[in-house]
Amino acid sequence: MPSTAATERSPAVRTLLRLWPHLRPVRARWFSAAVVAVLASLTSLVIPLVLKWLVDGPIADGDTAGVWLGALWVLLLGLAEALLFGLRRWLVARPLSSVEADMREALYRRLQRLPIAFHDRWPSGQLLSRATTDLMIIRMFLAFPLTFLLVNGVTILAGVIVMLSMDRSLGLLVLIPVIPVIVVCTVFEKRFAEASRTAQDQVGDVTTLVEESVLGIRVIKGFGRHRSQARAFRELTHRLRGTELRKARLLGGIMAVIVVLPELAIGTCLVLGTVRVADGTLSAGTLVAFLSTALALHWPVISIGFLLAMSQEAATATARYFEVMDTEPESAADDRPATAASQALPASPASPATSASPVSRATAKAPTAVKEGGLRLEGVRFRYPDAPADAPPVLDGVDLHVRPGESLALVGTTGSGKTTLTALIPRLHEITEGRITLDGVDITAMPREELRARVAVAFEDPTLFSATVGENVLMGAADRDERTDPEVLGRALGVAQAGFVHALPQGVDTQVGEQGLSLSGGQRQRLALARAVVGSPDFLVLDDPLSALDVHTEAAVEAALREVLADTTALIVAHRPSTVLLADRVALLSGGRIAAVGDHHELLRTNAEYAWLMSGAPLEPEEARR
Ligand SMILES: Nc1ncnc2c1ncn2[C@@H]1O[C@H](COP(=O)(O)OP(=O)(O)OP(=O)(O)O)[C@@H](O)[C@H]1O
Repeated sequence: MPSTAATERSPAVRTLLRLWPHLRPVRARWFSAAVVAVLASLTSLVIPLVLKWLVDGPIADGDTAGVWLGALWVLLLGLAEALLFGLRRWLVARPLSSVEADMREALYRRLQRLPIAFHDRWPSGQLLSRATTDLMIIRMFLAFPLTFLLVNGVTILAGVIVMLSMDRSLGLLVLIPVIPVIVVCTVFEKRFAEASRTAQDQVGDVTTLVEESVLGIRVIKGFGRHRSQARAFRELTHRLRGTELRKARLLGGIMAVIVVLPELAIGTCLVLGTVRVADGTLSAGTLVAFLSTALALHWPVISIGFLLAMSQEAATATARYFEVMDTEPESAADDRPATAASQALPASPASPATSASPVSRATAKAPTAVKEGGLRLEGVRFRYPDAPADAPPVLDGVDLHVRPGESLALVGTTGSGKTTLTALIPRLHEITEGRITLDGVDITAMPREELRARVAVAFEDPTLFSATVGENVLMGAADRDERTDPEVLGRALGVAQAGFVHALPQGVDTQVGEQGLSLSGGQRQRLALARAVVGSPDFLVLDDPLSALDVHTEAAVEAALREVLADTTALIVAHRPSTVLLADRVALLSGGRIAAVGDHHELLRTNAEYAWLMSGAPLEPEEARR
């Protein structure tokens, strides 16, 4: 995750203004609700005026009917205030929950479109906390502080005018705490912003740890690490608790100032007012009304503390939300224009005839301007964006041609960059230099959607989703009709030798993945393979797809795959000779380049590193390369 300390802090108001486009669709309702809330709040200010009339009029005159009338007015005004506040809540509840839902949906859509490099950098818990806690904080801000900072502001202003009009000197006295309160609020805003950012980032860290512990529960239990995990969790939660306590202390400090200073001013007014009533320079009704107005302003004033705190938290949540939303998605600006050469090349259909050539005398260097189709990598260099500056690129000038309909195995030592190379073809990462073409067309010149419909991938780690077996496999189908076709599903399961699914409790309708039945590593791999082949893709990229299978199942899968691969151009990462034999040719990746390409048996004879890799002979790769 990018350092939060480095994140520039912009003023809370400017940050919160970024919510406006999301609030715009519900602005009519929100403004109506705000007006209703202002009316409700002003209604409460009328009650002291009725009290003044009551005390100076019917009570002073002993008019019982008048007292009853006054009491009735107070009751009706109280009722009106309650009803108006109820109406406000009704007006905003539904629209604001839709604002939250829309923002969450937009965040999810953005996460789907962000490049893998982004997801490599950001811990999932930080993203999860933005999609949950932060959005909830934003909704609460739109519902309460945003409305009530306005409502309370208007109410305080109206109340002060009423009090000044009742008695100027008492009114000015009650205003004295305003200046120290403003100073304290300014200091508070700055300090609380820092604490709030720290707390929300720490919530993200806690979420990440919980998520990792749940996903890695087998490793934790297997290595007996539950105590150290619990310790790590306790440390994180203690740190979060410390930050929350700091927030509470800051809030406590501002509340003390906001509560005590106005109370002192009101107390002083009470003493001075009583003396003046005794002197006869102030009517009892005016004093009662003045003090009732001051008390009616009590809540609007003291609520400013936590409304500011909530607003600050919302500003932090908004900044965190837009850190993700402001990241450039992969499909927009980064589609590089195709080079003139690649645009000039005609897209030639995959030709099974050419692919059938069993042994290829390929060289490590492919010519750069060949018009045949298939998959071609030319001078491909790649360095991970977050790799240390002095680290050599993972791929450093890869030239490789997989002919149309051919299957080519890619071998290399662990960490040589095989998985990295496979990820470049569907553009999960962007190459640093060089180019990759499919049937002569630069992959950066075609829309990603089209590219990914043409290239199917089965990764080393066969992730399954919380869905049925059928849904997991059919998500690989490019065609909408195919996604519901049981025949297509049956064929793919057949190729991947995944007949075991029929023995599951509900067959292909059995729920698997996180929320469903747990499958073995080999079963998962076969479903991932079925997902890759289900759409009969033009290009198939398989990252060691059979590593978890026993030799008999592997042989059966290979036999079925041979039929599929006859029409498909395939790049297959392989570690075992049995997987290599599935391919027409094999390429050796070494030192960031393709060191040799050829037939398995031929390379066994002619390339010492390849022989070492395949046989496990006691020869070090460095030595072999020499
Ligand atoms: N997201 C990443 N950020 C930075 N470096 C990475 C990242 N992923 C992989 N690497 C580095 O790139 C190099 C190549 O990794 P890669 O996974 O492509 O190797 P591999 O040949 O597939 O290995 P294996 O056979 O073990 O699967 C390794 O040194 C690895 O540490």
